[in-house]
Formats: sequence, structure tokens, C-alpha cells
Amino acid sequence: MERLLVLVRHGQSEWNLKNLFTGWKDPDLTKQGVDEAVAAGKKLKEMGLTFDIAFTSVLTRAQHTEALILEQLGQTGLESIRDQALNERDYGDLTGLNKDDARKKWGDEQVHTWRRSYDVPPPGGESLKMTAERVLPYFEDRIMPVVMKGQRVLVTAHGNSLRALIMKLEGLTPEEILKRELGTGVPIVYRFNEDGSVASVKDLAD
Ligand SMILES: O=C(O)[C@@H](CO)OP(=O)(O)O
Repeated sequence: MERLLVLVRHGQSEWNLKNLFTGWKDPDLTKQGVDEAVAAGKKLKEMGLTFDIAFTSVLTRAQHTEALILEQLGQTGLESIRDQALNERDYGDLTGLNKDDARKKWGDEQVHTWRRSYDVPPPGGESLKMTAERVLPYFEDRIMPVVMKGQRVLVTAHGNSLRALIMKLEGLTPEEILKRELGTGVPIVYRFNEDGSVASVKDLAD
């Protein structure tokens, strides 16, 4: 039985391009982001992969990426479940601020702590730990049982919601996961053993 899970971070968004903290705001993809999503779909197609079900967040950039991937695979119309549990981490009061302006205002170290510490939330927002506390129960209740039944699953989400998942799947420490930068539109292909442990991981950026 094939136990397949593919994770993809959305393609470049308008706010990634403008270097703004994005979080739960809802910008769409840039032209480059569209191209990255199409390229992700082509890579998956070259590998001969198709899916039985897709999961994504309630944010446009992830849904648009998913739609472009499915179009490349000839799977437009595949069942897609949208849930805010898979949303990007909420950046709170930083949302909409330019990341360089924030560094000028609060200093490099403080901004780095907000962006890449495990359990220090940005003011009014979510830390990676808080993000994991909503992503992981959803993953374990709704996504993993489907994978273990043999359905091939595509999850299209965000840098930090996927970091929370990858940390769990690959058994990484907070230090290890926070160093991991996920490329926009780069699929990561997981296959699982019968007991639910990870059999193989292939990052298609490599
Ligand atoms: O702005 C955001 O929402 C995220 C992802 O683009 O940024 P960061 O790299 O700081 O986690």
C-alpha cells in the first residue's frame, strides 16, 4: 500500500515580494509565485505522482498554489479540504510591517527572535510552538489517518505551519527546525511505513 504525503509551501506572494510580515493576511501569488506553483506541479507529474485528496489553509496564496499544481496533474476538481488550522502563523502586531523597517525599529536580534525562536511569540501573535499546537492535532486527527488508509495526500500550506509539521515528522529539535528555510513552491515527498514511521523523505529542491 502506498502511504504518500506531499507538503508544498505556497509560491511567492505579493507580500513575500514586498518583504512584509504576512501571517493571516491574504495576498495572492506574484507572477513568480504562479510560475513556482506550476513548476511544482510539473515536478510531481514527472515523478508520476497523483493524489486522492488535498488539504490546504483558508488563505488565497496556498489555495491558488494547490489549484495550479492540480491543474498540471490533470486533477482539477480533486476534493480539497480547507482549514484555518493549516494557516501561516499569526504575526500579530507585526503583520503588514516591512521586515527591514522592523529591524531598524527593534534591532536585528529582537526581530530574529520573533521570527525564528521556538516559543517567543511576536506581540499579539503566535510562536512556532503555538502554531504547532493547532497544526499537529489537525494533522493527527484529519490528515495522517487518511495517509495511513492508503490515500495519496497533498498538503499546500505555509512556511511556519509546515515547519511545525516537518519538526514532528522528522523528529527535529526546535533548533534544527528553525534553521530550516522552506523554498516557495518546493514539494517535499514523504512515504510512511506500516507503523506510521517515516520511510523516506525527498525534498525536490535537492
Ligand atoms: O511573513 C510571514 O508570514 C512569514 C512567511 O513568509 O515570514 P517569516 O519568514 O518571518 O516566518
